[in-house]
Amino acid sequence: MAHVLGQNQYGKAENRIVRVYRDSTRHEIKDLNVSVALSGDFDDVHLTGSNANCLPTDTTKNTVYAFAKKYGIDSAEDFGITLARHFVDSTEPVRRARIRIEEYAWDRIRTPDSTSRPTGSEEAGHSFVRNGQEVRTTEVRYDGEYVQVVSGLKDLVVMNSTDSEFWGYIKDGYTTLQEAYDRILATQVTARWTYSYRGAEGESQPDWNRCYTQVKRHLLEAFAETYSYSLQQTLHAMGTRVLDNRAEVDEVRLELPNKHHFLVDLSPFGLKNENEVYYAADRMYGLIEGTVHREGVVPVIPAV
Ligand SMILES: O=c1[nH]c(=O)c2[nH]c(=O)[nH]c2[nH]1
Repeated sequence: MAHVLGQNQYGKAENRIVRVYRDSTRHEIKDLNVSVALSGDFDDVHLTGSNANCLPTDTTKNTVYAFAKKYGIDSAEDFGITLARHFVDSTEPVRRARIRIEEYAWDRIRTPDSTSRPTGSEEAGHSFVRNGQEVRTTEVRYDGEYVQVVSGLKDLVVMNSTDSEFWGYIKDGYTTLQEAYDRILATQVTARWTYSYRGAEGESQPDWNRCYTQVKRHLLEAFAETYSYSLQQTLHAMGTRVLDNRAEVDEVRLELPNKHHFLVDLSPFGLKNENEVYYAADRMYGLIEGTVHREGVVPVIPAV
């Protein structure tokens, strides 16, 4: 029986890169993890052993570092687009590029020591503390014609200590869950969203950094302001809030693990637990996933 070479792609994964801007005593830094995947005319590489069409993964790694110096990193999205276009437009057998980037945020350390900070500032010019709140993500795809950008965030942990209920669900012979009229709702948000931007000639790019900050803000505000009867309902409210406020976004995909908090039985100690003492379970967890998109838009973010 004949076998067929199916979808394939290759490139250097997880290029860790820190770019320092030293133009003044107030340094700026970008901290990225960049993964390159190329696909195209690579049948011979797999089938015949000829590497004539193979751009080495080592070269893709070098390109990432060289471009960080040459073009700088204004945003992960912008950097990803520049790289994707380069690989496809300048190397014949490469037909498509996918650039995945994770970005780690750093805050400035505030210090009373005036020697380490620019005049008139309370923040250190060159000292940073890693901001552990969330990881920013982006995935850029380019096929020689169109650019597609899916940006996002992960590991954003949030909690409402009230304004959450869960009751009225199906009860069968296996149901033991007690209905809850005042519970903790906590989750670790993974969000991805698409931009209508396609990279056409003359099309202006969204302000990637501002859009990121605003999407994060709307996700958080919707989580905080929604009186929730299920995490599913909260998911819908979060996605809707983003679409209502960011015209450049077409689709929002959310993965929300329900970080269960169970009331501890304090009655053996003669104490009444009035929704005050919980056991925070880290697993198992309910996993609530869903996409909210504009009417007429075909969603492209895969459920993984
Ligand atoms: O918000 C929730 N959605 C569910 O589908 C569910 N299922 C469950 O056991 N607890 C919860 N909570």
